[in-house]
Amino acid sequence: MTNTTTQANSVELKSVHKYYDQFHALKDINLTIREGEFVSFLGPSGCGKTTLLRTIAGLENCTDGTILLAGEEVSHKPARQRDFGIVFQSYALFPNLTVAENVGYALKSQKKPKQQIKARVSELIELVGLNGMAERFPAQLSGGQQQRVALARALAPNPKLLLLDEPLSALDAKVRHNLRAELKALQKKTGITTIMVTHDQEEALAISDRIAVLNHGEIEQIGTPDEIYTHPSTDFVAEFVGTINHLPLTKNKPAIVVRPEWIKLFNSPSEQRHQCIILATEYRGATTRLTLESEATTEPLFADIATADCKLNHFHTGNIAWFELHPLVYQLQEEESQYNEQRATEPLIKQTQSRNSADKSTNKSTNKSTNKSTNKNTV
Ligand SMILES: Nc1ncnc2c1ncn2[C@@H]1O[C@H](COP(=O)(O)OP(=O)(O)OP(=O)(O)O)[C@@H](O)[C@H]1O
Repeated sequence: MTNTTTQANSVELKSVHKYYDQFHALKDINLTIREGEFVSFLGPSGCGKTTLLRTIAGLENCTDGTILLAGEEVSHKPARQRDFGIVFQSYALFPNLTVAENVGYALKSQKKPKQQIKARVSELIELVGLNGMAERFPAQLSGGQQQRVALARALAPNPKLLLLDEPLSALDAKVRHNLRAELKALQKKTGITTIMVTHDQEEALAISDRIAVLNHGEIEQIGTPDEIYTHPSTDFVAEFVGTINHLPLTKNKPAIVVRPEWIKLFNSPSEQRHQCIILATEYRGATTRLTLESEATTEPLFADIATADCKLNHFHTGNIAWFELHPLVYQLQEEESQYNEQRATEPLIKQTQSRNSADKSTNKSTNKSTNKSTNKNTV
C-alpha cells in the first residue's frame, strides 16, 4: 500500500489520549487505517475499544493527540462534521418508521430529492437482502433483519467511514455467523473503510483485514488475523486470541506459542513422539479438547483433536497416547529465531559507531530479556 495519509478515506491517529477525569482510558494510540480496510478493535471488557471508536467518531473528545479522517484533521470537530455511518449493538432503529423510512432518514434530513431517496433506499434494501420488507416496521422484523436495516441506514448517505460497535453481539449464534459473512462481503463490495469493535476473537479473525488488540487502553499489537494468531507479540495477545501452550523445543531456541491444534496425537510410539496420559477430555463437536500430561513437559498440554480421531483411536480420559508437534511449529520457531537474531544485531550495528565492543554483550542480553514468553515446558 502507498502512503496512507494521501488516501482519500483513511483514518490516522497520532498519540491519541483520552482521560475520564483522572482515569486514563486511551494511552498514546497510534494507528493508521487504510482506505477500504476492515479493521477490528479487539480486547476484553473495559479495555477501551468503544471509547476509541467513539473518539474517532467525535462522540467523545480526545484529550490529546491528532485524528485525521481522509487526510483532514478532525480532532476537535463535532461528530456531525465527521463523515461516518455508525451501527450499534442495539440496532437503535426508529420504531414508528418503516424499513424504507429508517433507511432514507438521513437523506430526507439532508433534503435530497424524493426520487433520489427512493432509488437509494431500494438499492440499499436490496444490498442488505431485505427485498419485500420495505414497508414493515422494526417490531415486525427479527434481530438479524433489524441489524440489516441499521446497516443500510448507516450506508445510505454514502459515508467515508463505517463504524460498527459490536454489531452482531445481540444476535443468536447461527444468525451472527451468517450475518458476519454477509457483512464482510458487503464491505468488500462497497469498499468502505470500516472499523468494528468486538470482544469476540473468532469474529475478529474471520472478518478483519487487520486486528488491533487493546489492553488497558493501549494497543498491544496490530496485524493481520494470521499475524495475530500465529505470531502474537505478547503473552496477553497470545492468550486472548486463543489457547496457548508454551514450549521451548530445544535449548538456546526461543520459546514459542503452540496452539492446541498444532499437537498431533497417536496411539503408537515412534522416535519423535512423546508418551502422555490423557488427563481430561472436553467434547466440542467437531473437535475434542484433551488435557495431556507428559514427562517431556513440565505443565499439562492442551490438544485439540478431531472428535472422529478421538473415537477411532480411543483417546479417552486415563488412556496412554503419544503426541508430536505439527511441522509448522518448527518452521515458526525457525522464523522466530531469525527474527530475534535480527533484533539483537540491529542495535549492535548502530552501536559499533559510537561504543566499544564490550557493550555488545550487554545489549544482546537486554534484547533477549525483552523477547516474549518465558517458558516452562521443554520438549
Ligand atoms: N463516560 C465515562 N466516564 C468514566 N469512565 C468511563 C466512561 N466511559 C467509559 N469509561 C471507562 O473507560 C474504560 C473503557 O471503557 P470502554 O467502554 O471503552 O471499554 P470496552 O473495551 O468497549 O468495554 P466493553 O467490551 O465492556 O464494552 C472502562 O474502564 C470504563 O469504565
